Amino acid sequence: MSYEEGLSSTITDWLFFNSWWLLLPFIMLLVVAAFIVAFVLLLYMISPLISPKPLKLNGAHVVVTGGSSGIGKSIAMECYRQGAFITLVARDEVSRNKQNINVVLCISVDVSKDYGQVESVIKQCQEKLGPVDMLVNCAGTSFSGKFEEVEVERFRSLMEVNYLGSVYPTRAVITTMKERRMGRIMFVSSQAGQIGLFGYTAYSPSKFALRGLAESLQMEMKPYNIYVTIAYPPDTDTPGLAEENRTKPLETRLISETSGVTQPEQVAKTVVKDAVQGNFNSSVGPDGYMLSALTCGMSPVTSITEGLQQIVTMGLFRTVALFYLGSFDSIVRRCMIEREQSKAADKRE
Ligand SMILES: NC(=O)C1=CN([C@@H]2O[C@H](COP(=O)(O)OP(=O)(O)OC[C@H]3O[C@@H](n4cnc5c(N)ncnc54)[C@H](OP(=O)(O)O)[C@@H]3O)[C@@H](O)[C@H]2O)C=CC1
Ligand SMILES: CCCCCCCCCCCCCCCC(=O)[C@@H](N)CO
Repeated sequence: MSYEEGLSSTITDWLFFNSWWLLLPFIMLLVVAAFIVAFVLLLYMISPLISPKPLKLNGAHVVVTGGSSGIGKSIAMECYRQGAFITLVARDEVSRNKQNINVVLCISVDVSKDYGQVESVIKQCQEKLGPVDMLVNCAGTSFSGKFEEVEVERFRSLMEVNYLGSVYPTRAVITTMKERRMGRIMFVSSQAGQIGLFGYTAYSPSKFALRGLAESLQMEMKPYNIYVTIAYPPDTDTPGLAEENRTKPLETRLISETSGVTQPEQVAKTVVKDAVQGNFNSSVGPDGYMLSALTCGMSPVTSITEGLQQIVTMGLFRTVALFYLGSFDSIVRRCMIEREQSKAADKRE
């Protein structure tokens, strides 16, 4: 043994017999890291058990309420493109030529008034096209205005159309879906169903209500292999939005500009994909993504990735949100001051 060899083995012996504990923190760190890696791997291994099997749209029967205009129409077209048979539901008679979409069945009914009527039209369409594989609750309407300026009747009518108008069709299809142990239900809420904003005192609650319905229903329906999706679109370029803009207060307009206006085809693509995959949450755009992670609360999780992303990003997004909230408050205050100043100026004249 040379002198150098002898020296290095002496050092190793010394480390091993006397100071091996110096390595203890590193060993512990390694063990913890290994555990974390193993845990995440395990989660990914069991993820197929959590994620539902995708629905095949080809040949499926899809009912779209509010399918004659805007987002509903785009959803119907997207499902049709993927090979589904479509039943369109709206109040006004839907003229096939006007709707450049080859729907198989058009039904004219008010989804929010009489449950008996809704049940009977669903029965009719099931007799013609077979059991409903996917129901899209998109019939709805919006209204914006200052709380004290909104007619009292409006609070009731929005709740009726947006909330009950989603309960009734769902109630009418659910028994058959449970028997068949399959199905998809989509509710179209709104970003205004995740946050309450100036001008939406009548609209937001009707969209928040859908979340309570969706969460409760999902818990009941999961063992029956029925998956619920709740979609939260941003402002979308539709006849409905144009109508809403006629009464929109300046504050609401300025705040909503944060997440811009999306095209209905884009919204349709995203939400249909999520519903097919059985994702509970469906959001559109980067703001939509942040809002959903931030407001996930106790809503069901449909993939491990989604859960991990929520855990990691929540604190960060809350920080971002505080800045948004601050800017919204300052918009509201600025508008109030400007209004008062112009009122005072009018008086002086
Ligand atoms: N556009 C937007 O910015 C956003 C919209 N949303 C939501 O998406 C949904 C669709 O909005 P959008 O496309 O803009 O709306 P549109 O006004 O363009 O279309 C609404 C559709 O719903 C139908 N409808 C309305 N009331 C009833 C009823 N009582 N019974 C049956 N059908 C009804 C309408 O047909 P008919 O009048 O013939 O009954 C029409 O087909 C709404 O729930 C809305 O709240 C969510 C986020 C953003
Ligand atoms: C991390 C936090 C991010 C926060 C982002 C906040 C963005 C707020 C924008 C809200 C827009 C409201 C759209 C309502 C659309 C609607 O339902 C009506 N137009 C229906 O016609």
